[in-house]
Amino acid sequence: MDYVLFVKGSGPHTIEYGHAADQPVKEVVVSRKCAEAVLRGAQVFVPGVLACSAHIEIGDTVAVSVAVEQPGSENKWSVGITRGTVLQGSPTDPYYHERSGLYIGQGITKLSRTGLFRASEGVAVEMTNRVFDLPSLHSLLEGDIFLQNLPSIITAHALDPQQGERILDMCAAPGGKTTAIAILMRDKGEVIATDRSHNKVLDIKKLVTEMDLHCITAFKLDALKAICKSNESIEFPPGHGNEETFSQTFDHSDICKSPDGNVEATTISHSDLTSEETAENKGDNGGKYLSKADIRKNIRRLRNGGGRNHSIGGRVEKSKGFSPSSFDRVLLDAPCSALGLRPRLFSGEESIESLRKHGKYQRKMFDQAVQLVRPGGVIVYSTCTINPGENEALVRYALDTYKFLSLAPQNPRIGGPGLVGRCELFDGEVVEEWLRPGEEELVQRFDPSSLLDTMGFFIAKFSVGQKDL
Ligand SMILES: C[S@@+](CC[C@H](N)C(=O)[O-])C[C@H]1O[C@@H](n2cnc3c(N)ncnc32)[C@H](O)[C@@H]1O
Repeated sequence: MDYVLFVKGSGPHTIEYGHAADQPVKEVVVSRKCAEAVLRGAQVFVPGVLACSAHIEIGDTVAVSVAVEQPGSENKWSVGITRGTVLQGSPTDPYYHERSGLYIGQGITKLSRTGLFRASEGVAVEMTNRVFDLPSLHSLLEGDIFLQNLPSIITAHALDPQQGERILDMCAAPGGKTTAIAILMRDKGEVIATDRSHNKVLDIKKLVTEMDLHCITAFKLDALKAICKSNESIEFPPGHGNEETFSQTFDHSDICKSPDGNVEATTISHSDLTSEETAENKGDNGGKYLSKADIRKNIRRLRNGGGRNHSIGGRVEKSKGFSPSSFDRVLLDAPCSALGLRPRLFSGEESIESLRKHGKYQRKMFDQAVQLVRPGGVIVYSTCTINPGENEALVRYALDTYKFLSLAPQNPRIGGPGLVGRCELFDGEVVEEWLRPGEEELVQRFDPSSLLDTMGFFIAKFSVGQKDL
């Protein structure tokens, strides 16, 4: 099996914006969430409609646009329209609202303007044309194909995993890059996929099963505590990975085990119980013995409700971390401000302070990656943000802190150069340093406004020298 690769607008987060050619005059503006669904093949449903032109009748051909956040008062961003706003009256009309959404397609209205804002559900606009028709593949061919953004595929290739190697994917869920890595290794070797979230580890496991890959093991692990502190070893169950073929590469003795056994359903312990929860667990159960697992299950139900947690179910192995220098290659696809995801680009949810916090968090994770990779190994660092504080500034930190690291060329290289220079405030204070001349061509910065037309993304690849330098 191989990937079906959608270069444009692929993945659950991205949509392609269209241009204003041949748009009908009457317009319906929808929320971002609604627009994403529409571009995946859905109709416009009533709750997704934010605004529309005056005098819309049933059967009108309308342009459908997505509301775009604009800078508003007090440095806040907002879509600037409230549900029910009238668009495109005459410019002298006090309610005249300049078209400010991005065109995503057109369709036929199924309700009049009054109906659109009075009804609570139903189809508002039946789409006849979308600027980008992404085939609706959800629930179709499940397990046979997996959509990936182009930069994500490039990241897996940049890591250049080799058959028989031992790879760590530190922030792996839902497993897109993990599985791409395993496929590049022809499922031979060992890929360890970790994520902090129990449910997300289940997502990885589900994907791995669907893709019938055998060299991947998924663990719940906080990437900030990824170094093993004890010498306890774990026995792997038979059939795990490809030990038979590649046992000469590494044994598994460097994986630490939870003190109470190797299977953890959640991180919640008895001491986490509120008095209410404790009462429920001690309560009338018809004399039935409640095992620790039952208690945990109850707590989960109380905390999360009968949602996703329950529909998926399953056991997640919790790792205590790994020995230093125990991986050939480490991928750190770091949690980030996600300012490269369209249409989130300018969602206004981030502040200067929160962007700085992301940078600090990523540096701490990178410190762990440096310890885990062996001398002569490779680290790939990637984010889906365009914020240089989380990209070029991380590279600067890495190269200045760890003299044994050097930037390595990436193949393929289709992204643009990184940013050289520094971020300086008006008073001359240097906030962060970016790349130095000569380094920019060694990283890949995907600019969502460039002709390549991908999501915003950043990839840096480091070669690891002798650590005692
Ligand atoms: C950018 S996403 C990873 C996407 C994934 N690599 C893929 O290609 O499918 C970042 C992930 O980091 C995880 N994460 C955040 N903080 C973490 C931590 N301290 N330790 C481990 N994982 C963490 C999140 O749960 C999230 O799944």
